[in-house]
Amino acid sequence: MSGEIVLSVNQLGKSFKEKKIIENISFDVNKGEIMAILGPNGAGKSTTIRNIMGIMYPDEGSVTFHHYKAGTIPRHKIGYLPEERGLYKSVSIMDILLYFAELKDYPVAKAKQRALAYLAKFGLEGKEKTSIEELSKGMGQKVQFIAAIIHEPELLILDEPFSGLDPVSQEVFKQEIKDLANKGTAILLSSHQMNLVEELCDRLYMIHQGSKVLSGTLAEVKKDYANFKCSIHGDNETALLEKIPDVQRIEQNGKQSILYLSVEVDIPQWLKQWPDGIQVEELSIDRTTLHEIFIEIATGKRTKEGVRHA
Ligand SMILES: Nc1ncnc2c1ncn2[C@@H]1O[C@H](COP(=O)(O)OP(=O)(O)OP(=O)(O)O)[C@@H](O)[C@H]1O
Repeated sequence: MSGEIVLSVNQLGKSFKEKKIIENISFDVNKGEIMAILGPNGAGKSTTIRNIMGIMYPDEGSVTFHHYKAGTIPRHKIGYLPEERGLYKSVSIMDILLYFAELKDYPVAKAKQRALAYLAKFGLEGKEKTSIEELSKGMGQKVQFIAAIIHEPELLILDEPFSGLDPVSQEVFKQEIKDLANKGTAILLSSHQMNLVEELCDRLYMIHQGSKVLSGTLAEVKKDYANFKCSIHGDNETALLEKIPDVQRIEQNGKQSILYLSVEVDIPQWLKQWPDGIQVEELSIDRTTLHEIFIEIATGKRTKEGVRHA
């Protein structure tokens, strides 16, 4: 099912008042795949998406949907959840969903069936006649999500789909996004909540100040960057901890020590190689998260080759 390129973004660049906001942004989104654009507030995620959607015109680069180039892209094959939320306030949920379906030339009877099924799935059963203004923010976001997928798009673009949602609703959205990808939808989503997306995406493209800092499949990124992190609680001299093999960097704060390890460490073997005399009251070994990797890249502590000594 996956492997076929649906969306291709090539060397996109955009400036506002001569300030480069995004530069050299290039990635593909395949059928049945969840691709995440990650980065902190102001990194350029929404600008990238708006250039893809044709809401803004890029100064440089191009966007292709299958073999269609900008200006000829069949928009009804794309679903879009913009960052700016908002639906007509005094209209009923069903009317708004059918309106979106009609905009995309999708058959009304089929749209009605899909709308009812999705409302039930998102805990809004029986609310089809409720007007938008009566809904909570999260409920409104669910309706807007349904509006983005009502016409069964081939490509779904979600700008910060999880913002403003409670953890239960986030899980509902995550599951639905996974289900859509499993059925073959190509999905591009943006988020600054890296830990949330870490469990969801197949590939990621991390941007910082408008440029790529990291990209690849989640497995590739984890292999290249996600070193182990060993936290030890105990009274230990730095000099003794430095004798432990494969430690690239040590952070110490009182009795708490964090050892950053090389990528290819075999943990059971590594534990056997510890020198005598290390005090351990508590110990935990975890992989570093995407969020931690980002912080280390952004602050210059880490390169692809490994962690720089602090
Ligand atoms: N129309 C505009 N005119 C001038 N600057 C803009 C415009 N739109 C965005 N910017 C600037 O471009 C940068 C990137 O903004 P963008 O909204 O793409 O970031 P983002 O990664 O989506 O951030 P967030 O997570 O906060 O939504 C920001 O510094 C923003 O101030």
